[in-house]
Amino acid sequence: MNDPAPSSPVADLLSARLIVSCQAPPGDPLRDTGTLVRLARAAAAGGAAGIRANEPEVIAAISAAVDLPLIGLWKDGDTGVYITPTVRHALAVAEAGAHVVAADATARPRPDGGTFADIVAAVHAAGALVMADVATFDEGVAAAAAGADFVSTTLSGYVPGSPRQDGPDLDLVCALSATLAVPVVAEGRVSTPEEAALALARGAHSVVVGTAITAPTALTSRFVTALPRT
Ligand SMILES: CC(=O)N[C@H](C=O)[C@@H](O)[C@H](O)[C@H](O)COP(=O)(O)O
Repeated sequence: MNDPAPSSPVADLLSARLIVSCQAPPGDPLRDTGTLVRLARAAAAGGAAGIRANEPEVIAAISAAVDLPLIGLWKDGDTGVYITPTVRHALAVAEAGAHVVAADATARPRPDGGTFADIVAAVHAAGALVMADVATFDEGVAAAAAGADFVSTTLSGYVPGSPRQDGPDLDLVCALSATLAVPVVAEGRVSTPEEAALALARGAHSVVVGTAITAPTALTSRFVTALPRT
């Protein structure tokens, strides 16, 4: 294992804690800035240590309303590299008030031909930290080498060649945590408190939960799908 990287105040605040992702997909009735701010306030009231949020307008509004570390991203599209794909997106997220900018750090080509390292350099120059959203072990190693401050398993199961498991990819969490000096975040399909605790036991620095807490449309659909049709 590598020596641990010097920890940041934000990393210390998130250590062994829950981050709640407050997002709503296009077309969802909850996709409204005021509603997402209320979801973030509810997460804070419930004891979340951090919030993850999408789009500069929403990030700015949550930043003004909730006094917790804020992980921001900017989804642009839904295919290829869509999570904070360029330096322009990353700087807008930082300027909106995110303490940590989450960006795709998979090995896929970016829409503007840039690199993840470009994003790291720009975000650090703007005074924020970077969370690398990866799908594989090799991408996590490369992202840490490129200067990421956190590596998150966000994209495991969502890119070609990365099979989607029913639950979180805890083997990836474990392998990255055992190898990287930077904090590793368990994210993606964490559905129960027990899975969140297990992710920490497998080495995660912190855990992000989205759908299971803040997505009633998707949760309702799961129940409906489980019922027999008459
Ligand atoms: C793959 C992708 O685009 N993930 C996004 C990243 O920000 C979000 O849509 C997820 O909700 C988030 O990662 C939390 O995951 P889950 O909702 O499974 O707890």
